[in-house]
Amino acid sequence: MYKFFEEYDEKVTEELTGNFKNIITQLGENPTREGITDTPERAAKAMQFLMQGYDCNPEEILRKAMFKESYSEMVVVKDIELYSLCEHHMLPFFGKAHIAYIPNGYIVGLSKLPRIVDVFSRRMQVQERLTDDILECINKTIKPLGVAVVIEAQHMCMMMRGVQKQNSVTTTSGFRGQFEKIETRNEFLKLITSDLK
Ligand SMILES: Nc1nc2c(ncn2[C@@H]2O[C@H](COP(=O)(O)OP(=O)(O)OP(=O)(O)O)[C@@H](O)[C@H]2O)c(=O)[nH]1
Ligand SMILES: [Zn+2]
Repeated sequence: MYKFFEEYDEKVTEELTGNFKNIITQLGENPTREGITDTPERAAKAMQFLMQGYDCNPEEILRKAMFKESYSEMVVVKDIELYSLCEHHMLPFFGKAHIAYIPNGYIVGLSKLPRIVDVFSRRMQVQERLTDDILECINKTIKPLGVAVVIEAQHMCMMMRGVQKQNSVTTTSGFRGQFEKIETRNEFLKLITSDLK
């Protein structure tokens, strides 16, 4: 599912390397300067890594690890770290995702939830769509009684440049099924804000 170092597409890497050489030159650096001669290729591979989410099928990831179970209480996986690229500036935004679902006959392998967070994060994104992508993927695939996703993130495009605000955190959320009821939603929000580690 994931690309590894040796699996980078040679042609894409070569073309991206050329593009990064041009970018470096246009920005006033000398791409042949000792110390950065390999940088265009490193950048080419880094960007392919950060954008590998287009080649993956997140629904398949969940489907492969669905297990029939009668457990029907809330399952919460919180503090899932994420790194994505904002589609406006291609600068990182990063933070945490919190996911909950209430099974409806099937549970899903726990690790698969962070895996789908990675798949959707490793694309050009806005935080709102990232939140919805994760929510809809879980809803469609395991058809739970309810699903909730909260993402808290900081955007480098608001920190390093532009408005230059270092401490603002953006929170987005989505709720389906039983999480549309205020008590269920509150139970989830209480669980993700608890200090239990
Ligand atoms: N809603 C939303 N906006 C985002 C996200 N990531 C970046 N942005 C915003 O996208 C907007 C793009 O606005 P523009 O005015 O076209 O771009 P800009 O001139 O670079 O804007 P500034 O960042 O304000 O300097 C900015 O307000 C960013 O803060 C995101 O995930 N969600
Ligand atoms: Zn941005």
